[in-house]
Amino acid sequence: MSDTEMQPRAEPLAGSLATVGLSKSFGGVRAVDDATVTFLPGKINAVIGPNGSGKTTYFNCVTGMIKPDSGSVSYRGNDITGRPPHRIAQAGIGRSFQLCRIFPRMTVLENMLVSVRSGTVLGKLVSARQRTDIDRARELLTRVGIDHLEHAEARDLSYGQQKLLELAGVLMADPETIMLDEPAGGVNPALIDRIGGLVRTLNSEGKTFLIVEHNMDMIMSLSDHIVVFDRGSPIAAGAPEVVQDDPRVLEAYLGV
Ligand SMILES: Nc1ncnc2c1ncn2[C@@H]1O[C@H](COP(=O)(O)OP(=O)(O)OP(=O)(O)O)[C@@H](O)[C@H]1O
Repeated sequence: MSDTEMQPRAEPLAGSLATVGLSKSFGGVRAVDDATVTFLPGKINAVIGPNGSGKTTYFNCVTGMIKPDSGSVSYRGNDITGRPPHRIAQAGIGRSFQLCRIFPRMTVLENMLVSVRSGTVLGKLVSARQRTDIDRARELLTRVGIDHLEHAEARDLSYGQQKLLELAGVLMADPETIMLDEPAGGVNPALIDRIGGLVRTLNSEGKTFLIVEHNMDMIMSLSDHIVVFDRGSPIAAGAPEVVQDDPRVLEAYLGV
């Protein structure tokens, strides 16, 4: 991508998720530093960068897990800066976590049902036992390929299967934008392929993706648009073939 494309856009693309000047420090560490980024709606967007470059903190600021110190987040033309996570979810943005967030002693199906309700876990379980939710949960478990495990406790699943469960849980709310934090991390190659295939299919059905990932094979083959972070700031963005030849990106990764 050219330097001009890195300039703040006066008006983010219609329907896109965008941040302007987003910053977040922890003590003296500027984890996210003046991040102005526009993601492409309807596309598979990736956020990459060396360890500690601020990708997860950026995700957390966008999804309301952390309040940014300054800057703004907008989605479909609305300012969603600092909204709590459930409001961000209501706006149509779903997310998964670097370390899976599931309830290990609940069954796979119960995990699916609690993912669609707010309130206490018990309240969620009681209110979620509706036929429509159960049908939808089973349909999504089939879709991600773990329907045969619906009665297993989540803790008995492999890590890759837990990631698939988490993704299926995110899909319960039918978000139009899905943010995945390291979907391939710690997952075996066969399940990485399955996750990649699911992302592709869901994208072809209209879902927008933002994916933080270290697996370069996956990112380069899957993404339409890549944003590269270094020391909290976006340093390059563009199509995979453009980004991978960008000297700033090589420098960030290799420290040359
Ligand atoms: N809660 C926190 N308290 C203090 N420092 C933090 C906190 N969260 C993140 N940091 C620091 O902020 C910087 C960015 O971390 P972050 O986890 O966002 O990077 P990352 O790019 O997601 O890293 P990785 O690829 O290793 O997951 C790091 O220096 C990290 O140590």
